[in-house]
Amino acid sequence: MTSSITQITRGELACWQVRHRGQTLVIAEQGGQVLEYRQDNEPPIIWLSEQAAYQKGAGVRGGVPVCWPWFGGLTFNPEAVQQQYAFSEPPAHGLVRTLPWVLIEQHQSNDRIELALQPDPAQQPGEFPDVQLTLRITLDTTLSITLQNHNRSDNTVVISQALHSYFAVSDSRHVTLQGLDQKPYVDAMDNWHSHRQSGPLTFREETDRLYLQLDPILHIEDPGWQRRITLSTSGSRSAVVWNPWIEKSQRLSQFADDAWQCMLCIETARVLDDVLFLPPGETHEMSVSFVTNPL
Ligand SMILES: O=P(O)(O)OC[C@H]1O[C@@H](O)[C@H](O)[C@@H](O)[C@@H]1O
Repeated sequence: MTSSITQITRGELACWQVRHRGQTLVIAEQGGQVLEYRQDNEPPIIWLSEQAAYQKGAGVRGGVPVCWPWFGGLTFNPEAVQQQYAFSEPPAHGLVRTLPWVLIEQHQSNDRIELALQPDPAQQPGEFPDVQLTLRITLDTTLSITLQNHNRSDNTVVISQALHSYFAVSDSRHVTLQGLDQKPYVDAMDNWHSHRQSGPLTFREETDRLYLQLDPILHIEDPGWQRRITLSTSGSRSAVVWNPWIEKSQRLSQFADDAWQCMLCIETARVLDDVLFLPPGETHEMSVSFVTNPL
């Protein structure tokens, strides 16, 4: 049997563990959060904190949290996103990462495993937009994740979102991120000022940037592990790139002081002027897949 889907628990969290053709994927019911993704005989592709806490009601540090219907702090979003909500203290990264999600579809064949999950309709808070959100996860020769929005309301809904992917790297000080050259970005570390990237991105300090006008392909080149991870996206022209570096690491929950060396986030997104304006009745899909090759 090359494929299996089993139910496991991590701490307080129910999860699905999927095995398929030498790949292992773990998805938590909470948040529909991919926690782990690895291919046999390779270092993990997705990073999961060694201090991860698997608690109901708290996000897990690592994996691929789903940020929706807004990314980051609500007040840093375009006015069109903000004005839809009346929270006094809106949660960071939206409303779904600590909700229970339910499995609505499951297909298994020799070639692939496909799962589809939705936030449990019985648990959605009052401020939840009238949008059907579906996370589609496909494991064939690699992992693809699709976030699908279907607007069931009579109004255009404006959404910012991200598949907040934490990648495992040998050493963040030595990896380069290719595909950003000449792309504009907004730098959260520089008071949200706009800049333009020159050449590949290397990590030398705390990095928290929102890149815009992106092409569909980005590469993480990792000389320590002699590995290139290629991210192929569709339905997104923006990405958030984040590494907390030394000081912020000490303040982060579920994060070892030196964990900034082993990870970086590249978050396939719809942020800033790339936010999604979804008219009534329409459906939109944002996807990312991860392929590794030797360097
Ligand atoms: O600690 P959280 O809420 O999971 O957020 C982690 C990080 O998520 C990133 O997407 C943001 O750009 C960072 O500013 C933030 O610190």
